[in-house]
Amino acid sequence: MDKFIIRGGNKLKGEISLKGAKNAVLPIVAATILNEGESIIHNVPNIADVNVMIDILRHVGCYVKFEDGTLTINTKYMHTSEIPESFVRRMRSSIILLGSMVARFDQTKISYPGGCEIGSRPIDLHLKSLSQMGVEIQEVHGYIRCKRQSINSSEIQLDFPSVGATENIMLASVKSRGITKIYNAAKEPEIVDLQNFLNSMGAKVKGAGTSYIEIEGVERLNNVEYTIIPDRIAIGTYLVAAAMTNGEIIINNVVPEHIQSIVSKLKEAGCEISYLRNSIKLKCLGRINSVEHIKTLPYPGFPTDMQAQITTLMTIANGTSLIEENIFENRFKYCNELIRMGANITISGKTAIVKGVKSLMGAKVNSPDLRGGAALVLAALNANGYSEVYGIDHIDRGYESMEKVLSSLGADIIRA
Ligand SMILES: CC(=O)N[C@H]1[C@@H](OP(=O)(O)OP(=O)(O)OC[C@H]2O[C@@H](n3ccc(=O)[nH]c3=O)[C@H](O)[C@@H]2O)O[C@H](CO)[C@@H](O)[C@@H]1O
Ligand SMILES: C=C(OP(=O)(O)O)C(=O)O
Repeated sequence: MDKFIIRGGNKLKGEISLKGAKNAVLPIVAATILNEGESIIHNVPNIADVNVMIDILRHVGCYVKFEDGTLTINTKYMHTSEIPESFVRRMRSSIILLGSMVARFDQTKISYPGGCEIGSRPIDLHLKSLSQMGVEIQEVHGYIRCKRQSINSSEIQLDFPSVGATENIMLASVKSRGITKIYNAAKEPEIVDLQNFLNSMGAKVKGAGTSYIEIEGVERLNNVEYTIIPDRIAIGTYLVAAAMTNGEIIINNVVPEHIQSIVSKLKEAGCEISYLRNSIKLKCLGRINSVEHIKTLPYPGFPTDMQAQITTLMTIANGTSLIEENIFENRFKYCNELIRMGANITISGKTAIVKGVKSLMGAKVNSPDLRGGAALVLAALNANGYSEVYGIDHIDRGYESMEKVLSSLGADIIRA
């Protein structure tokens, strides 16, 4: 297994451009199943999760080419709607195929995803919603079998604005006969991107970005060419990387609105931030200030996917910060590794109490999950001496060549 070897202390400096959002591209690739034709998708990151999605599509008979950030997919000759367990084990979010498989074949069989490193992650809201849309669901031997009995209008009230459930309902309903209404829908930018992609294919979806989404079914969808939105979490991660080293960086191609909650906390921490057209510049001189209280919430609140990175920044702040995780129950595992690097963190229920120290120390640490792993790399950039970050397959799920991006900014990091 690969690891990163990092010598901390270099100030990050320079300009980077990143690829599109993992959490936008995954449901959009699932949506390509719907048009029974060709989709060309630009700005796609070359990350492990995208490659699992490609393997799944090839397994079910699709043509897929992935070159220079562009995915070309033809789903005309798909021959099965079954997704074996091995794929779902490699990527939990393959559950996002449920909706589009049902829309295309009126049935599907997908392995039950189960929990993962960050929590139990049930899919009850996905299944309840599909069942309200006339899909009969059986859970047998670790698999979920779905069979659509009717494709008429339906109204769904989500008990929680689940991102994945909102996407699965949108995907399942674009070709229904009638109107599907989603109340208390997730409002994340990736939901808006899915709506825009579906509408570019000829679907009739409106309301994404608000808590009410309406989908009017259409009979046919057309070929499509589309560009994925920037990855607000990858952008936030590299902004924190610069802040960890008192650096100065510019990141191109950002949507300021999408990163508002992240930027506001970085400003509270004392970072100077400015925008020039669609680029963001962060400069961080002197010691970081602590931020009294950060709590993760559904969008537009502070994203859970940035919790580990901002907590890591707070480990070197002047003062004490409280970070409250409200979305996933097991997202502080990386804190034990940070403590090995000299951080002063106490976990109390769903809150991390972080007392800032002057600097961290290099150590051998293990990535417990995707963002926790990224956080350990951020810590190592600040730390005195060498760190070895293991388990970087987690990091590769969501960051394209993290070591190359950081090296281009002056970090001392190698993959070994
Ligand atoms: C591929 C992708 O887009 N992943 C993102 C997506 O995950 P995902 O779509 O899995 O996240 P959800 O919004 O569904 O989950 C939020 C909360 O709802 C709970 N829940 C969800 C569904 C359900 O049927 N029952 C239930 O109880 C979850 O356990 C969790 O506590 O949104 C999360 C929240 O912004 C992000 O952290 C993930 O990066
Ligand atoms: C939790 C995440 O992703 P996933 O839902 O794919 O596990 C993430 O991107 O931080």
